[in-house]
Amino acid sequence: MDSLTSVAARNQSSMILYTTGLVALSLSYALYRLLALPSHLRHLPSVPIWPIVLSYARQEPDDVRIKRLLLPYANKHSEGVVLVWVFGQWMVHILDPQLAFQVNANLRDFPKYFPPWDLLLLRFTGRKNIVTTNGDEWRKISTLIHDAFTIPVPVDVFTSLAKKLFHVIEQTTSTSGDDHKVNWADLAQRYALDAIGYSVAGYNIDAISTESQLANDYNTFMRHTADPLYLALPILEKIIPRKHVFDLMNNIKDKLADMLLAKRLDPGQDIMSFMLRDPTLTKDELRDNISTLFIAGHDTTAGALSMLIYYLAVDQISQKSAREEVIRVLGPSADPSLPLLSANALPYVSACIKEALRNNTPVSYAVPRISGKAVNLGKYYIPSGTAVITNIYGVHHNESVWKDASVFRPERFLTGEDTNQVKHSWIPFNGGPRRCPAQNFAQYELRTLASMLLREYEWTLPEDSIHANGIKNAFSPFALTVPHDLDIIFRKRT
Ligand code: HEM
Repeated sequence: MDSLTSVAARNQSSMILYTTGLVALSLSYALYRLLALPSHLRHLPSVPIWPIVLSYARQEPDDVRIKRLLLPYANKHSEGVVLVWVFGQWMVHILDPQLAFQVNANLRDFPKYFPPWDLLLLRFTGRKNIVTTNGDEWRKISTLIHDAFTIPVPVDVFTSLAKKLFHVIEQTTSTSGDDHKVNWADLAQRYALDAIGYSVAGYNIDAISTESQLANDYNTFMRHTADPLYLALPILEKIIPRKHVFDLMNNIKDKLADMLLAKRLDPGQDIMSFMLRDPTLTKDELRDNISTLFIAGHDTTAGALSMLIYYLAVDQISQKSAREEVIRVLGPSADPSLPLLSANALPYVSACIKEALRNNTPVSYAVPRISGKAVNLGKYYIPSGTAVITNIYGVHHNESVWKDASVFRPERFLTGEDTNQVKHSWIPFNGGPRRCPAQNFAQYELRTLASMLLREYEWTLPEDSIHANGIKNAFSPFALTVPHDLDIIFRKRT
């Protein structure tokens, strides 16, 4: 009997050992599959994987990872293309402007490539929107949205929002004398959201002056879209659905649907009214594109506004030159008009904006493309089915194109010192047919607010700022390079 028990015990422990071994083997294989460089990509220069994995694990922002790991590797091996492990997948990153142009211009061989549709952000924007579609479906929407952005830029809206913003600055308790220390990153977010509300939907979100419910819901929802667990395992949205987050998302979508209905009854001079004129656009296309315009235009513009004001706070000489130009062109107090806010009318302010958009470009990477067939990219053979990314931050910091790439120097855009020799090297809005349709609109928005601020205030960075030794961007899983906790001290000009 005893010997029978001991045989059973022995069998049981070998079974446990066997199962454990099998699980360990399967896990190792899964890990190997996740991390191993696929054989068909081994000919491409690949950035060592472990520092990249650690960088993601430590939630390093894109700019730090690109400067610390990608650019030094690419420079050392003189490569304009490097293979990088990104969230479980190897992707070709392009750092050379000409090669980036080749990909961006060629929609047939490089259509857009998308991550799992379970991702919360993609559930919000739906599948019928300009960013995620390809082919004829994209062409129809893109033509319409590009046309919509030909309506005159609403400079009067930007101006009145700027005045609301001044009011908020002045309401902020003075730190000393006439100084007002403001959470500029937050205020820039609010400004950008109100500007989108008016220009896309003719709707007053009122995020600048109030604790708007819609703005709060939207910001809370956006935070949930970046939950690392659900980003790593999007399937969890199905297994453990986050009901409160879905309710939030549906509230926002209902609000957007209400805006659409209101615009149908009473059209205005906004993008939504423009799109509603097209009878071929389906309900889904309308809804998905309106949510997409909010997402695409909000954090990007807010990031650009944050950076512009930051660089001018740090570089007082540029701030002074920009102010002198604004006062000379716009006069001391009259509301600015569209012609006076053009890039030609304000060359120095425009150069500051271009330089801010280059140095801390709000979108660090373009949306990935996928090679539809095997192609040659410069000297590199790219097999069919390879994910390819234009690394916008990398192109903007490529020292073979930009001298002293990390230095903020607006003059480089005025003297043509190092930009007119390499075409397509300034790409904050990316290039080719899928470039940002709002690039003109966004730059007018930046010029309007910057000009109004320059006339009204002088500003500095607080001595104890976390950005005192260089900008600190927040980690973003959605390729955004946007600073956090950016306080600015504004002092009203006399
Ligand atoms: C400074 C502000 C902005 C920056 C830096 C910016 C940057 C970009 C970039 C880099 C792309 C290309 C992405 C890619 O190729 O994968 C893009 C596309 C796009 N942007 Fe912007 N953007 C800004 C403002 C806006 C605004 C205000 C809107 C709308 C209100 C907008 C709407 C779009 C749309 C709809 C696309 C998709 C185009 C397509 O796929 O065909 N953007 N943007």
